Amino acid sequence: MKYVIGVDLGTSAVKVLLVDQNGTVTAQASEAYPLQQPAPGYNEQNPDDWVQGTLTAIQHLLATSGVTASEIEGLSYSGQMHGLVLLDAAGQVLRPAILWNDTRTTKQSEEIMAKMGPRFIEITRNRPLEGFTLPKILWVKENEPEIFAQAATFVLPKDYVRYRMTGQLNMELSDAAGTVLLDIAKKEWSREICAAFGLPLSLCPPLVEATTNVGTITAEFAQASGLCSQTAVFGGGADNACGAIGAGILHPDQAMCSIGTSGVILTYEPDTTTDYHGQLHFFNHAVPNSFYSMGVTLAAGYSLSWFKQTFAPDASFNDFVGSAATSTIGAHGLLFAPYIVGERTPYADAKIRGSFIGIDGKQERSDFVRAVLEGIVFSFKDILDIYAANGKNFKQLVSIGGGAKSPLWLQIQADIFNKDIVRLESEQGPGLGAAMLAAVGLGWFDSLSTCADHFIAVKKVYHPVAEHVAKYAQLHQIYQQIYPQTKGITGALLDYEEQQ
Ligand SMILES: Nc1ncnc2c1ncn2[C@@H]1O[C@H](COP(=O)(O)OP(=O)(O)O)[C@@H](O)[C@H]1O
Ligand SMILES: O=C(CO)[C@@H](O)[C@H](O)COP(=O)(O)O
Repeated sequence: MKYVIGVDLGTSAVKVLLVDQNGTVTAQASEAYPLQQPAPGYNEQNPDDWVQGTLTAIQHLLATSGVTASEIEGLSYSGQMHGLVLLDAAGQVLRPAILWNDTRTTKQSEEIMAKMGPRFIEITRNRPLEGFTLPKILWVKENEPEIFAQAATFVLPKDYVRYRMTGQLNMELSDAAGTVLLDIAKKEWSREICAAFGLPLSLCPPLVEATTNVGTITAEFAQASGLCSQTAVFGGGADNACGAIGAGILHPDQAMCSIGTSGVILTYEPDTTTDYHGQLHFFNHAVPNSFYSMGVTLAAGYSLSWFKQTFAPDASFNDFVGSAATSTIGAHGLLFAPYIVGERTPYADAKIRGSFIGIDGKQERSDFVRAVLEGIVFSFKDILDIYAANGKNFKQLVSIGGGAKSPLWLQIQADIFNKDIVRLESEQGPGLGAAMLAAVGLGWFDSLSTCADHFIAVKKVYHPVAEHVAKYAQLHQIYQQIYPQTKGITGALLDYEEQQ
């Protein structure tokens, strides 16, 4: 049998999947790594932790699967997006990576908009939000000039891991779109944006497509991991592009709901004609010559993980999430807004913070868990409403990511969205998508669509329950009042905290 490996470099952990030619996930392993939050709004990781985590997970995968390394023909990646990894001329990392959920860059984001305005959106098809890479580069240039002076190039998280595994330094296109330095229609670095912000074009690495064979595993990494140095390595994709591929989102009428650390509602865009005017993100897909749009809830799975870590660190995840079933729709009068690290969609606001509204002496911890699960999905509903306003009413959504492990959460999605929710055999859409890129890159299939027909299997469909739908519609209207009514209060608290 022949195999491929999909490496999904997430924010909470790296997950590696061993997939055979029939699309069966034969083995999987994962390795967690820490997130550093040195100041409010700051989120950093050590790029070497990603490499060591990937190495350990692959060692474990090989040890437990019984598959010999020479049977593994190809490997590719899915990567958390936007994270800035600055490298010097010798390829050494200059500072911790500044991640997608780091919001220190409000000033730089505003400066980009003030300088380029609508022209910036025309080129990149996105507003310059804090999470994207360009504002992070400008932050380092302004605040750490001695580090910036040493920077020869920059890459994104999975591109850095690929560099360490192959010795080849590139940036893959679907991820490059998330830097907002790319002219997404022309698929090339924007000279105009680089010039506007005094960045040399040489800072931007060579671009490769998702299914491009960039090389093979170095002798050093092969020896350390147990992989074979002949295994072909392919470009890979942004985690949401890979998640879409792994969920089979390959046509405009299909949509995905992903609950990882972040949360995403996404659809396939065949071309650049639909203009969301920067309200949604719009990036190159890892499917050649196509695009996708999406809205992002910054703290989706992260809100739940934070809540569990803070109030029930010893409970098992399944028991903790399952306890919400003992609560009610609306959690006995409790609502949660998941803005705990700021928000992106529909409110591009780095300063908003989360809330529990309606705390009552009768409520129990299970009500709070329920409110967290529901609040995250209400935030997704806000994104679906933007799609609906643009004429896109999907019949169903495919749900992926760690959150898709919970049947209760999947039913809540069906009831709040009033749509069918599809659960796949594997919730690891991004890892499967990465494996599919390697399978297509190797020529096992002539297209990602053909590969999807072989690799993706539905486990169960969750249908909305009319009585629940009506209650959630009423609650969503109340939820929508939280942002405008708490913005001033949470902003003042953040200012207070920053003065301490
Ligand atoms: N058993 C579970 N039920 C529901 N949600 C879960 C469960 N286990 C983990 N999660 C959620 O999944 C999230 C991690 O999902 P994952 O797709 O692995 O994220 P990432 O790719 O960002 O590392 C966690 O933040 C957590 O909230
Ligand atoms: O910033 C974005 C998308 O724009 C995030 O979706 C990151 O790509 C992180 O993904 P996860 O770790 O949540 O999968």
